[in-house]
Amino acid sequence: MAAVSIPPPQPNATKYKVALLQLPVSPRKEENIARARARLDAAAAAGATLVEIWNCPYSMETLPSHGEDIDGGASPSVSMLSEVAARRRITIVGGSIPERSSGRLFNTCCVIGPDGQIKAKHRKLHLFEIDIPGDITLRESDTFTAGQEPTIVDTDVGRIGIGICHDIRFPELAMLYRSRGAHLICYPSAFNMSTGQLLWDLMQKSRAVDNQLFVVTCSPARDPNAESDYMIWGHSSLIGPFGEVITAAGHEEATVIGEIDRSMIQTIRENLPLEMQRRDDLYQLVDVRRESSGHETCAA
Ligand SMILES: NC(=O)CCC(=O)C(=O)O
Repeated sequence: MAAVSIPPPQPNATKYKVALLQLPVSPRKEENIARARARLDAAAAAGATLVEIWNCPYSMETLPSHGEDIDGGASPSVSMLSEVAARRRITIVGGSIPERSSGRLFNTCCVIGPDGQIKAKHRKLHLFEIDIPGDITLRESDTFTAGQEPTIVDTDVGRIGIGICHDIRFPELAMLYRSRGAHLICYPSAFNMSTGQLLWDLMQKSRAVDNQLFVVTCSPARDPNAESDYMIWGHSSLIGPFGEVITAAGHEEATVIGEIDRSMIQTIRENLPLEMQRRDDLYQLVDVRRESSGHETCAA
């Protein structure tokens, strides 16, 4: 049976500002946390009610030593995010950080509500494996364990789906979030120079256009002097439901702020009623977890 769309809750405001913090990251965690706190404060002061960040260097060599025990309350990164979210009364998509849990390491994004509480925790579902001889070879599964659940969360600004980086390549996940009523999918990401130039823009727009919703991506800033051979692509962006770029960063440090007008989704879906044109008699999306739980699954 195909997944039936779940109508989302309707928050009071149709429009809100989202800030993307494309931050430099160094191996010194305290420095990253202090910088992120300052930039989060500035974004909130500029009126953003949803802020997405990246706060950790992406390197298989150093990620394990940055691991934090989120469930055990030993996470300086999440403590800082909670403190700022509560003080500023904003929602923060705070990803991603290496999470230590039961002797394993996950690539995890926490969504923090304006009360400072963790509303959802997404563990990257699709681990990045790539081998292009002479260019890039990387096996995330040597370091990380994959998550097991899609993550959809009701926040003050509406229902949001979460993916991390390589998760963006899997259209089924985005379709599933749309069918569960998300108006926005957030992908904290660290794309690289090898795949970023050709595909980064294309994939964000594809996920937005296929599902007629907003897509936000947030990357670290590129460090041209980094010793790691994984060079960050950057270009954090906010894409609208018609594939339009609402705002986008370059590759350097930046805070970019754009407006999400949720009413645009309805307009686009009325203008171009893809949902009604879908050929359920020929193909269908199966939301495995939702069907086996027998009810709506939303992490709010
Ligand atoms: N760290 C990642 O998941 C990178 C994904 C990526 O670059 C891709 O091409 O996919």
